[in-house]
Amino acid sequence: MEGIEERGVKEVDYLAEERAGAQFHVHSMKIFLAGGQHEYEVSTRIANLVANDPVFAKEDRARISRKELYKNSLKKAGHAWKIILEKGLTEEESMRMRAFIDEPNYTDLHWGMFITALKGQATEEQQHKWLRQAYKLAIIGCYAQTELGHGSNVQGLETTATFDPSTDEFVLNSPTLTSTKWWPGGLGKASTHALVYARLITDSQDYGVHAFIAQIRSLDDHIPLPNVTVGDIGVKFGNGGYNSMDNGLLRFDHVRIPRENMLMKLARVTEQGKYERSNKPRQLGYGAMVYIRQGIVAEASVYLSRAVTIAVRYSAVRRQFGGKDDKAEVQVIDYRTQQHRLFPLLATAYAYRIVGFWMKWLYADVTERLNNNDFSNLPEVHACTAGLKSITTSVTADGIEQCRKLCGGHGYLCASGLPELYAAYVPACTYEGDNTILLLQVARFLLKTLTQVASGTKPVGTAAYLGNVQHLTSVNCEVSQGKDWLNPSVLLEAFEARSARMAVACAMHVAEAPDSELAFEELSPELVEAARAHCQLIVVSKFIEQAQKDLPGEGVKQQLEVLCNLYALSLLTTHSSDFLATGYLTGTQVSHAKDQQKALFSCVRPNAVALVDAFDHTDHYLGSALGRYDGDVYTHLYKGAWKDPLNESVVTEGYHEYLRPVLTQQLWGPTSKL
Ligand SMILES: CCCCCCCCCC/C=C\CCCCC/C=C/C(=O)SCCNC(=O)CCNC(=O)[C@H](O)C(C)(C)COP(=O)(O)OP(=O)(O)OC[C@H]1O[C@@H](n2cnc3c(N)ncnc32)[C@H](O)[C@@H]1OP(=O)(O)O
Ligand SMILES: Cc1cc2nc3c(=O)[nH]c(=O)nc-3n(C[C@H](O)[C@H](O)[C@H](O)COP(=O)(O)OP(=O)(O)OC[C@H]3O[C@@H](n4cnc5c(N)ncnc54)[C@H](O)[C@@H]3O)c2cc1C
Repeated sequence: MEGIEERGVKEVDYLAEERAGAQFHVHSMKIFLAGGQHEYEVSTRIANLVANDPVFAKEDRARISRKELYKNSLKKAGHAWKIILEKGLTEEESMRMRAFIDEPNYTDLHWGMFITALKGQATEEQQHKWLRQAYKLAIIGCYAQTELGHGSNVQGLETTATFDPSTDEFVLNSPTLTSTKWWPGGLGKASTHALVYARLITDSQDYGVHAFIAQIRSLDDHIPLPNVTVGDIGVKFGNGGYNSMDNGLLRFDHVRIPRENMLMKLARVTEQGKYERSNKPRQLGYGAMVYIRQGIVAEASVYLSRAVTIAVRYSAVRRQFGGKDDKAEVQVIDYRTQQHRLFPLLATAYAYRIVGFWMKWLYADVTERLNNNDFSNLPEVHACTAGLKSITTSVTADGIEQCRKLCGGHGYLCASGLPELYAAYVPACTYEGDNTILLLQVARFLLKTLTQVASGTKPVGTAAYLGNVQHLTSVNCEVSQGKDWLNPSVLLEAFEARSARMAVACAMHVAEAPDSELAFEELSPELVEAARAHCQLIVVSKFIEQAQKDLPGEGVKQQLEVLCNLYALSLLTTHSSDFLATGYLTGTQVSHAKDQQKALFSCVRPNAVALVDAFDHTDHYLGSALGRYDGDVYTHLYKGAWKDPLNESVVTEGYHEYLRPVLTQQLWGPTSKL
């Protein structure tokens, strides 16, 4: 329904036939996926701005050295800041620009965590002092929490901040090798300041981990301050990827900072060294992590949809087998196995877009509540952000790798864009909380909620279904044919029943054990699965909610319904053992789900290319010869190969030293260099 001319490309469109077959209004879907007309316009404008600026080119990223990559990332960050100031970009526009530049750098941590933590944990006076500087980038901050010895166990951190009343200062110290700060992004080379999480000691008493601001580099010449040891931790996984970030190490040797550098909104130390807590929950000290986790959830769909766009377009262009009697060979997208691996990921990218919108709403809602001193839904928000961060990043990382395999051999080339995408994305399964640790947090929340339900408290929000636990643990599924699975309330009840039953089984086990902590540990694999089931239910329920709403644009609602059903049924068939083991479904009902899932593949097939077009990724952003909008894959793979530095000379460097002696059988002769 949409002409390629709109993209300014007239010469060739190998995917034109695919696009012509779409059964919905692609432009309306684009607006829906962008989050609205305004968001769509901002995204389009900023995507083009980035794509047309040579400083933001990214073709060579997988080929250049780490040093060059890092220096380039500094150049890009500086250039982006210049544009933000010169054009007076809004926060929304700046965030879009960050996304389209598509290269992690120190500003992510500065804006995402340093400033967020200051806003959440600094007093007004402290905010006045530090935020003014930080907003101008007159200081660059990082978030220095993780240490060489501890990351997940935040309460186990070893760096100390000991108060000295004689000088009204804290003394920051790294007492052991394992207390070395290790991993903070932006710390290695860029930051001038660090938000340091350290054990607060005053009057010989340890009050646990608190946040302190420490200047680590000179504002004149960027040289580390005395008694501060700081540097980069080294090359990370993959070419390009997260290597544009200077994840750093940091040690303090009795470094003194003013008492006022402790962030004092949640707790303070007086001049006399007295420790005083505010009446706010100490967990607010974890607020920056909650903020980034929700941001990561909102971003998951972007990454997954990029991989899926590449794999769908390429699968429509690529042909293998068949082709007898003058017929073209079969497009690989028409193979059922390809559809079975690819279309659920397409549906997942849509599901995560919808849950990402909801997550933003949830975060805005909790922020407003916290501002009004209402802390009641903090545990639920923590469980949602932690759990959804965990499942969306794991599925997205695995999904990118699956898309690479779906592109066969060419997917393994950096020219496909997929290896780099995977390398850049996969640390999301670890940073901001290891995904298993985060699911265990959700499991604790579920057990607590069930205990509260047993004592008559009504659960709210995403846990509300647990208030219906008696029904959900006794009801039988009524599906008797494939089509029954298309009923949203049937799907919803299946996911609620599965999640409630898994949580209840764990809760009973733990409650009956003499030592509940030991039982929790023994049962942790099952608890992780129960938590996953709960999080999948959240996504399914948000997708169903959205698919039931009326939306502008011919066929848009119908496509969302198809994708919603496909998403839910793909989860159900993949995790059928849960549904069967909890006794909610029979084997026959699972078979019906599989049949229905297959029927849905046929509904997706004619729309697949248009459904990925609707994500509206520019060719610059995709950075993929396989995922190009025009489908001109082979020309660009071929041209790209000739740009490789190895092809700069016809006869390779090293020929005379190392190849010729082999070929001329002179390996052991007097002139051999080997
Ligand atoms: C040009 C413009 C640019 C603009 C840029 C903007 C960028 C924005 C978007 C950026 C997006 C992506 C960028 C990604 C960058 C990522 C960089 C990575 C950073 C990091 O990794 S920072 C370090 C993260 N570390 C962790 O996540 C550690 C994980 N561990 C923990 O969170 C905890 O310690 C724990 C959850 C494992 C808890 O362990 P425990 O020992 O039990 O802890 P306690 O402290 O005792 O707490 C227990 C009770 O507290 C509750 N709890 C725990 N966490 C939270 C929370 N976050 N919120 C609320 N409540 C919480 C827990 O439930 C317990 O409650 P209970 O006592 O049971 O009631
Ligand atoms: C690219 C990247 C960027 C980062 N940026 C920052 C940053 O800016 N600032 C910062 O402070 N940190 C940062 N980090 C650190 C990150 O937050 C931690 O690595 C993360 O929280 C995981 O902690 P860990 O490394 O201690 O893992 P560990 O906890 O040591 O995990 C190792 C394994 O043990 C398992 N495990 C651990 N405890 C338990 C348990 N109780 N029960 C069951 N299994 C368990 C985990 O599941 C995992 O499989 C970054 C990390 C990466 C990779």
